Amino acid sequence: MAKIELNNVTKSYGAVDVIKGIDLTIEKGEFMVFVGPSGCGKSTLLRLISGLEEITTGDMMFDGQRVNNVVPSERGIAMVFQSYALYPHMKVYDNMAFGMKLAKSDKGEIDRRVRNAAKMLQIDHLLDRLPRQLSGGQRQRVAIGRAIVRDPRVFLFDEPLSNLDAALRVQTRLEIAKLHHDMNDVTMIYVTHDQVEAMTLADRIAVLRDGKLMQVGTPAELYDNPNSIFVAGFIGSPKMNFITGEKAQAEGATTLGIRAEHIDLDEGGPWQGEVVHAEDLGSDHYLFVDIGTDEPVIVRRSGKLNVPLGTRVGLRPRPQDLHRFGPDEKPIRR
Ligand SMILES: Nc1ncnc2c1ncn2[C@@H]1O[C@H](COP(=O)(O)OP(=O)(O)OP(=O)(O)O)[C@@H](O)[C@H]1O
Repeated sequence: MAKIELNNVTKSYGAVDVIKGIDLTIEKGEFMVFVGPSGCGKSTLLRLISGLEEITTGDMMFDGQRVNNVVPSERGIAMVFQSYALYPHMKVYDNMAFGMKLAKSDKGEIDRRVRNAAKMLQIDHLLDRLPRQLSGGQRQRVAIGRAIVRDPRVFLFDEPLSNLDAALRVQTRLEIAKLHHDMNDVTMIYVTHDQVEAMTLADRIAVLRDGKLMQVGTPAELYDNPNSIFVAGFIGSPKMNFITGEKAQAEGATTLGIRAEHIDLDEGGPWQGEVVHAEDLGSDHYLFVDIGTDEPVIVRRSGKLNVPLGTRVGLRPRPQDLHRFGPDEKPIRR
């Protein structure tokens, strides 16, 4: 476990500034998730924490010690990547033991840790197989197991589930959550562009945009109280509806935001429009209603909704769930 502090950290590649001054504290035992659009610097930030990349200016502290110039192998971190990077000619056991063997650890201790990790991840029956004899999900579990064996202070995950199919992603996500719980709450930092992973795994989420930190908070804080139009639109699926123009203008606001589940169908509602598209997700139903704004408003209902395309409907946004944003894209607090 380690507390990690970034003090005004920047990273430039030549003239290109990729990380533009980040202040962030990740508490001991915390599960922190970095999210943001492609190219915003999530992976770079993770690599700076790992030591695989050197920071350009600022300070990186692990448990109060400055680690700017400490090499990755001495930071007590373990990384798990999207590509599993297993040694193809080594059996699962040896893949998992490799780091400790290199460090010339005691054989009995290696064996104990490998078997322990394998048991934790339910891959103990696969220890004699080669990577090519495993499924994608099993390979990723071996990669995670290899990280556990090293007994790191900090786990770093870079989109570890993106090569897995939907069902395996869900299962492996649960395993990672369980792992965080079982490992006496070791500090974990996790990069993803997947909403659901971020919302379900994180103690706190850090939203990045163009090398800057936009907001840090619990999933519920970001969902309920986004501090900008950007965060409001980035967290949550389907995306928050944004309405500009005449309909939005009240109390100094220029944009109204309302989530799809916070709009009721109501004949007498203030927004009138036509259903132009519908999506049936089984458990949920989305109606896309053209109310004369730039994009159709999405309304979400659980269960089935039989509203044919072309139907005229009235919509009533729930007043307590409306987000009002000013011209600076920041919320107007009431
Ligand atoms: N070695 C490098 N030299 C120059 N630019 C780089 C280098 N590595 C990354 N970048 C740039 O830094 C920016 C951030 O890259 P990074 O991989 O951290 O983004 P990301 O948020 O992880 O994106 P994605 O979700 O697409 O993986 C990008 O614009 C990228 O082109």
